[in-house]
Amino acid sequence: MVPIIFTGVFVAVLIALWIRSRKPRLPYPPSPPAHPILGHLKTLPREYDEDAYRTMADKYGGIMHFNILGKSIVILNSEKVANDLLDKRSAIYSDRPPLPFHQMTGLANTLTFLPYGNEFSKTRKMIQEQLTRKKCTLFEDVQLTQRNVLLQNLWTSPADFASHAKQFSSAVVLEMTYGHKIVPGDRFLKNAEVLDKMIADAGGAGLVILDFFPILRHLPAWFPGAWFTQFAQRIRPLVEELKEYGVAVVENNVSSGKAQVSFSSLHLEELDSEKRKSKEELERLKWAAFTLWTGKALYRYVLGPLVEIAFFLLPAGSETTWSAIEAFFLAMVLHPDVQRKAQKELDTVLGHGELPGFEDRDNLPYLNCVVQEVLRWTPVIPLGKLSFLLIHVISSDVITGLLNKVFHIALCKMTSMKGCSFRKAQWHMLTREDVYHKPFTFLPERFLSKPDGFGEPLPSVVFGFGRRICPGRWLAQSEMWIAIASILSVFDIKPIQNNQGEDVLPPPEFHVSLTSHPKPFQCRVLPRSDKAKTVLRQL
Ligand code: HEM
Repeated sequence: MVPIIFTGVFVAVLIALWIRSRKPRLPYPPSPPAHPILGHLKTLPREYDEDAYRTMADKYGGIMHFNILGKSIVILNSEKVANDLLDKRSAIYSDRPPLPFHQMTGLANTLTFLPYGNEFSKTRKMIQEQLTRKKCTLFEDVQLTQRNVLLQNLWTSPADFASHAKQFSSAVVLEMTYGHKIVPGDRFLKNAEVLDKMIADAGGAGLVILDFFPILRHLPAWFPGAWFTQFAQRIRPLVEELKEYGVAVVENNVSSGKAQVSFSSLHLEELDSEKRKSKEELERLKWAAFTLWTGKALYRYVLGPLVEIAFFLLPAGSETTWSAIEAFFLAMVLHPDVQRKAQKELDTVLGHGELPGFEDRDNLPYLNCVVQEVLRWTPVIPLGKLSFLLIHVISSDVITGLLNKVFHIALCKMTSMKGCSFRKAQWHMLTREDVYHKPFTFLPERFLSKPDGFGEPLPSVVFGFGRRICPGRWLAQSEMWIAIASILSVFDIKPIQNNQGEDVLPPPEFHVSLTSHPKPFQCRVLPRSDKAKTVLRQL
C-alpha cells in the first residue's frame, strides 16, 4: 500500500511540474533585444551615458528589464512606479543582494548592506531615532562649528574648495557620530585610510567571482586559489577595530562625564538608563555608528564592458553631502544670476555679510530652493553604472497572485522572481519634461509656489524609497543648507579668467559611478566685501 501511495504522489508531483512548465510564461517588462547567452551585457552603455539611458527609457517606458549573465535587473524610470513598488510594497521590496565578500569581512553588518529582516529593523530604528528631522537639531552646533572651519579654509586656500567641502562633511558626520573632532594624524581617519588602501592595493577584480559563485566563500584560506579568503581574513580585524574603537572612546567619555552629545553617547545613555545595555545592543550600536562614519564599504562591480571593479570606503554620511556641495560650487560658477538672487535675499533678511543661523531657514525661501535644485540638477546617486549595490531586492515570492490583480501583467512576472533587483533611475525621474519645466536648466524658482515659481515637486527621490530611504536625509539637507547659505553670505563664486581677463566657464561634466561628482574644475572664491572679510576674521 505504502509504495502505491508514494508512487501516486510522485506521479502527481511530476504532472504538476509538467503542467506548470506548460503554462504560458508571463512576459518580462519591456527591454531591448537580448543576446541569447550574454543577455543585455552588450546593450548597456559602456560608460554612464545619460542620453543612452534616456533613449531607452523613452522607448521602453517607466520600467525596463535587463538580463545580465542570468541576473535580472529592473530599472525604474518613473517616480510613480518606484513609489508603487518600493514604497507602497516596501515590505517585500526592501532586501539587498547578498554580498559574499562583505559577509566574509563583516562589512555586511552595516545597515546599508543588511538583508531585510529583524536585525535590519532594529539597526535601522537605532539610526533613524537620532536622525529624525526634529532630533537633527541636536547636531546643529556641530554643523555651525564645522561651518566656521569651512569658511576659514575657503578664505585661506580658495583653490582647494573641493577638499574643504569634503573635510566639512566628513567632520560633521564624525563629530555627530562619536562627538570626536578631527585632528591631524587622527586615529579615526588613519584606520579608515589603512583599510581603504589595503582594499585598493589588493585590486579586487577577482572578487567578482564570489558573486557569481558564492559557495566559494567557504573555501579555507589554504585552498589553492582561495586568495579572497586570505584577503578577507586580513581585512576583518581592521574592520573590527574601526567598529570597536569609536564607541569605546565614547563609552569612556560617558563614564567620565566628558562626552559631547553625539549619536553614540545618546544611545549609550539611553541603554544605561533603560538598563538595556546588553552585549547584543552594544554590538548593534557599534555597527550603526560604523555605518554612519565609514560604513558604506562598497565592493562595487560594474558589468559595463565586462567587469569593472572598485572597492572603497564610502562614508554613508559624508561622500554624498560632499558631492552635493561640490555641485553647488559648479552651479554657482555657471549661474551667476542665481547666485546674485540668493545673495540679495540673504542681504535683505540678514543684513549684508551676516552669517546665517538655522533659525533663518524659514525666512529664506529662494535659498532653500537653491539647495533643492542642487539636489535635483545632479542627483548624488543618479543610477550610475549598473552596479549591484544600493538596489532593492525582492525578499518574498508569495505575492504573485495578489499583485496579479493590481499590477501590469509584466510586473507580476517580476514579483515571482525572488532576488530580482530593482534600481531607481533618479536622474531620469528628475529630468522628465512632463514633470519639470526646462529640466536641464538650473532653475531654483521651479520649486516656489505659483505665481512666483512653477510649483514643481521637490526632488525627494534623491534619497531613495520605502524602508531603505536614506535615514540621513534631514541631516544632509541641514548640512547643505548651512554650508550653502554661509558661503553665499560672505563669498562670491566666480569663474577663473584667462590672460585676457575673460571668464573661462568649466564644462558641466560629472564623473558618475555609484555616486556623481563634478569633474575637477577651477573657480575663484572671493570675499564679497570688507564687511565679509571682518566677519571671516572673527570666526
Ligand atoms: C546629499 C546627501 C545624501 C544623499 C543624496 C543620500 C542618498 C541616499 C540614497 C539614494 C540611499 C539609498 C536609498 C535606497 O536604497 O532606496 C541612501 C542610503 C543611506 N544613507 Fe544617504 N544620502 C545622503 C546623505 C546621508 C547622510 C548625511 C547620512 C548619515 C549621516 C546617510 C546615511 C545613509 C544610510 C545609513 C543609508 C543606508 C540605508 C539602508 O540601507 O537602510 N546619507 N542615501
